[in-house]
Amino acid sequence: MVGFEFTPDQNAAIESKSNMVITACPGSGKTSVIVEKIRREVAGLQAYKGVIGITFTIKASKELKQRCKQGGLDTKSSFFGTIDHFCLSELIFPFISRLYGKSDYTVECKSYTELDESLKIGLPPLDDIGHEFNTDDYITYENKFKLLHDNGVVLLESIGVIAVQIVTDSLACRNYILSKYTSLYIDEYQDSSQPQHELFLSLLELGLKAVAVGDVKQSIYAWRGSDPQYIQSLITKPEIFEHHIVNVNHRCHPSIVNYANRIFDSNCLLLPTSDIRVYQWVLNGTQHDVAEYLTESINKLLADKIVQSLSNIAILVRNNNSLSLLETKLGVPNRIFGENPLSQINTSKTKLMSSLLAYYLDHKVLINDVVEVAEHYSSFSPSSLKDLRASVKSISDLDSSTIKNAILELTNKILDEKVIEIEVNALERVLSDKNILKQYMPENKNEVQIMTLHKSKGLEFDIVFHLDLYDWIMPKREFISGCYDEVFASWEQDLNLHYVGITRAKEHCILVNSTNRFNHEGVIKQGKKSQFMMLDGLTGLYK
Ligand SMILES: Nc1ncnc2c1ncn2[C@@H]1O[C@H](COP(=O)(O)OP(=O)(O)OP(=O)(O)O)[C@@H](O)[C@H]1O
Repeated sequence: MVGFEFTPDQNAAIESKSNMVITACPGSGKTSVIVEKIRREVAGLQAYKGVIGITFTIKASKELKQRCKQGGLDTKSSFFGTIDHFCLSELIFPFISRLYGKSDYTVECKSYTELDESLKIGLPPLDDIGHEFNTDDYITYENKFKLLHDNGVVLLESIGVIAVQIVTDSLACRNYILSKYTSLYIDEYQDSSQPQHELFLSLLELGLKAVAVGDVKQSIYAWRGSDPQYIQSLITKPEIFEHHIVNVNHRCHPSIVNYANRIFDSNCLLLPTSDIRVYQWVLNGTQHDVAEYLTESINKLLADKIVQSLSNIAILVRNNNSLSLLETKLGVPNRIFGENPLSQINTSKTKLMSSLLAYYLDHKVLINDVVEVAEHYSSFSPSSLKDLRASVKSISDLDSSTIKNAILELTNKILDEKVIEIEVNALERVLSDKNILKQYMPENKNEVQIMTLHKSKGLEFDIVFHLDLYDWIMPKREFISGCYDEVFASWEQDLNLHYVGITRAKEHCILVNSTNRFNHEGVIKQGKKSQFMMLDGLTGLYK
């Protein structure tokens, strides 16, 4: 079925029926392993049973679901989705009333930024980084969560802690989960937050088989409450979790694997290869000159047939500022996956608007994808679901001049709440910017893909240009007045991000620095080489 032979390590992880933690390097086929495990498991289940498959993004969950269903396999009552989606649709919406009683309103999920100011009173400033809830906070905020529920709101930032509480307190919930699911699979466990980790342990205690998959070296979201210590803590409990290591990288050329491994360990063993496909470029000039140089190089790569299409090339950058520097000077067709005004506002309404727009512009996006987003924020009866599908379908043939109003009306109707001015403005800005609109359209083979390193996680390209390898930028350095020592803000997380970037490349990886750089205020500074380009153990591993 898979078209290749599983390695002995992969087979061991697939065949064992124990609880386990699988640590897997990039491109090691961890998705293939999870898929095979799930397929074998669901084949033996009755129709009303299934497994829980949790992924980090909606895109990853679609891929997991599709791969599990390949060849017409019935995945029965399995759930595939993000952790928030699981908590809301399987735990919170059905069982929150067991904790807080019935609400007079239809309960919806809203982020802190969406709350009326009066409802924010008594909550920490959750829009600031560093104020994530953990399960110990539940007691302190229980009355507040109940008050919000009385007003028809489940706070997005509290989903994890409330979900854990529901599993602890509600026998009905526990019975439901046990009767429906046999196992829990969580991918990208290194990016788990504390409540997600606690939920994993609670469901294990309840009697589900638990499988966690991740890679400590790909932990890149510590700044928003994720922590690799949780996957580490599973590894240190061999009596509960078998530890399987899947570490053959099937994606990257051996010279790329060697370079990537050496950034963490200057003495690690190298794969045999004399063909070096990692390059360190120090170019003259600023990021604008880099963009012009890349234009020439990319045209040459195409002309020399080193790459078949532009979409197999990625340019990865550290931050959004670099995206705009490239945008002005890059002379090849491209698609920039930058911030977009709708995701910046990040409310239930803007998320629904985004998914409606994606449905309108990309024929691969299904009505069900929009419905899944709507179900994140509201629960629907079977008859209202039918209406919802029909309403979504109705926008597919609309003329572009009427799409804005159609999306606004539909969003109001589905979430039963008026779209406010900043949300309307965000939609208008997206619709009027052809570069942002491209983010919603199907892949175009004739466009180089440009994105931040964070957004590249889980993707792969034949050729990767990894930019922004400057001192001060990557790794980020703290400016401390009067101090001349190098003080790094988050060396480990930045190194992990560098690793994620390098390991996106299948064939060639080009690491780029330039002699000057614009800083965030547009002032030209000297562009010293990143400390990451000068790590011990790299000599001879790049050209
Ligand atoms: N044993 C194997 N032999 C050859 N190719 C394999 C093997 N296992 C997986 N692959 C291939 O390696 C590639 C990566 O597999 P997969 O997408 O499952 O990896 P992953 O570990 O989930 O990647 P990521 O780095 O995105 O997390 C796929 O093209 C897959 O077909």
